Amino acid sequence: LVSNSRSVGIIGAPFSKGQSRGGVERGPDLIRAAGLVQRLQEQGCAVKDYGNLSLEDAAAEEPLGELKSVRAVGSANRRLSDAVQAAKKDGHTSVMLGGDHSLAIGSIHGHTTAVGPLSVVWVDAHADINTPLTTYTGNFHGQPMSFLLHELRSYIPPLPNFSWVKPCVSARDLVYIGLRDVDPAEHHILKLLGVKAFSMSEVDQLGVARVMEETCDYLLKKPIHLSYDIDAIDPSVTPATGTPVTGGLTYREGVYISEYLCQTGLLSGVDLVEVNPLRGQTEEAVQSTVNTAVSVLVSCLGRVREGNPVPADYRLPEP
Ligand SMILES: N[C@@H](CSCCS(N)(=O)=O)C(=O)O
Ligand SMILES: [Mn+2]
Ligand SMILES: [Mn+2]
Ligand SMILES: [Mn+2]
Repeated sequence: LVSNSRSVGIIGAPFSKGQSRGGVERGPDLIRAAGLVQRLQEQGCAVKDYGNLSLEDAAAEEPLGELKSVRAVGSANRRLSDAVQAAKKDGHTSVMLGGDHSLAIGSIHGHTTAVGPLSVVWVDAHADINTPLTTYTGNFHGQPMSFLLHELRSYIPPLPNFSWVKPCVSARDLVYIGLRDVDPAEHHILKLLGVKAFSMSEVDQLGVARVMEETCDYLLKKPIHLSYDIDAIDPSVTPATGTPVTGGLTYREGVYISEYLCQTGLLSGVDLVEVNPLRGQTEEAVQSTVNTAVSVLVSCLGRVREGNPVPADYRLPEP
């Protein structure tokens, strides 16, 4: 009987100051309450839940120019980086539950510190690659990738509580899937750096299976960090999120991406971010969003839709 040998470390990151809508800090506990740990254990994973980090104890702070909550974002991500590093050194596939997408700074930084250079697959309606000088909102959830890329190092000004951040991803090792709301400055950066991106046009043109084949043919054989923004999936399925954009991935496409990356055997860390219950109009809308987040995650860790073997002996007892 095949058993799932995956060991999973869950890190709750209840943090919302990378953007301006309260509620996204409730994501970790909502995803747990929907049964993530139990589902992973049922499919044979060994699960260590590290609990929720304490990330929002800082006092309110004045914007730094346009930039909002700079010190809070820097401090939260430093703690997250340490936590992800520890979970990886414990031998787990890290699963970071957000919280907003600014948390990818700490998650990817800590993952890289623990295991070395990574491939990054960024599933999102947005590129999240504004720099502190190109952002028009001042929200750090639209900027994380700019702090992580070696090639953008000279575009990032020194910021309070950010001196610990060392760029750790090469543009060549990054692939986007699901883009459909990219700012002009972000588009310029993607072209300048030659970043591989499958927008929703390519998903429509090629189909998700071909997108995943081309993604994995393109990526070199490094451990993969999957940073999954729930807003990549269509708002008809996952409306409870801060920046919904019509024309997203179907539920099936969203799950297929996880299944495909899981079967590469290279998936080493996952972020699931931007679930915000206060953005759902109804309880059903919130539950649809949260349940989809759970489905995406369990598919990253071995669940397949054809059915999963459970180590058990169904033979009749000896007469
Ligand atoms: N590009 C916009 C929106 S970014 C949306 C962030 S997320 N993490 O994808 O929801 C900005 O920079 O604020
Ligand atoms: Mn452990
Ligand atoms: Mn997004
Ligand atoms: Mn995002």
